[in-house]
Amino acid sequence: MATGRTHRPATRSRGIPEATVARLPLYLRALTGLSERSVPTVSSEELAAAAGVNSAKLRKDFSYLGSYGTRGVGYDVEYLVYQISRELGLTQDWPVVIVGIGNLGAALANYGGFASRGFRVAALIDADPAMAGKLVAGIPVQHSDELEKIISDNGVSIGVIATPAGAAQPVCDRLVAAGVTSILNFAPTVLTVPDGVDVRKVDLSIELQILAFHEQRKAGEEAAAEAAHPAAAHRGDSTEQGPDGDVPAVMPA
Ligand SMILES: NC(=O)c1ccc[n+]([C@@H]2O[C@H](COP(=O)([O-])OP(=O)(O)OC[C@H]3O[C@@H](n4cnc5c(N)ncnc54)[C@H](O)[C@@H]3O)[C@@H](O)[C@H]2O)c1
Repeated sequence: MATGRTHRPATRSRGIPEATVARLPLYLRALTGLSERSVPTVSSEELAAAAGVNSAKLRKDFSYLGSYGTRGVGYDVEYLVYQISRELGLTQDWPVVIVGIGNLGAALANYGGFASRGFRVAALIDADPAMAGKLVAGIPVQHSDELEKIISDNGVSIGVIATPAGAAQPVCDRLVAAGVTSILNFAPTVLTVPDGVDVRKVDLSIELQILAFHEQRKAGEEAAAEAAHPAAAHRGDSTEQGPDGDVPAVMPA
């Protein structure tokens, strides 16, 4: 799912552009699928198609990793999985706390995909005293009074906010003061954070609004084609092209 911007300069200290960093998880997801099917090597074209990225862009991205593949053979799938995982910091375990254990927080806690990618849900935190001690995904919910202690005890640097919008900034401030330096925000509000703290925002309603825009445009194009060539439009003879593989249908926020 697409997310909002990370509050970071355009390039990272090791010289990998932020846009490349944003594509690495797409490559990793495609490569993991190949690895699970025991595919040993993959060409840049095949991998680019599987990741939904232009192949020239993929080769450029991989050059930042020092990975150039072998002519006629392609890229070694397992090695590339390792290289990208290492670059993304996924070869180590990241304890994560989720704050706000309502519908969304509980769904996130139950999502098995975090642990398999190196993100261990270390604690669940909620402000509702009635929630304290309840087990969600086998983890006891702890009261938000304990937030600072939980962060410190678990060495947490990544926090997920799934509270109502009004609570998100105060929760964010407490997480940051306690030592959290990366935040994934699901609440529909813009968070203010100090330098050195990364925020990624996930908003499914924004994604749907962008799809609605494309739907509306497609409907407008069909209506225009119909008006210009009524018979051709009915036969499906339109020469209109689909979106180029290089242009994402859903643009990052
Ligand atoms: N990003 C998305 O795509 C997306 C999708 C669905 C929901 N949301 C947002 O996620 C948030 C949660 O949605 P939900 O449906 O789970 O709501 P919910 O009401 O079911 O759950 C919110 C939880 O946050 C807790 N909470 C409130 N204030 C808190 C605080 N200061 N500290 C800790 N916990 C606190 C509440 O006790 C409650 O358990 C909302 O902001 C909603 O708009 C975002």
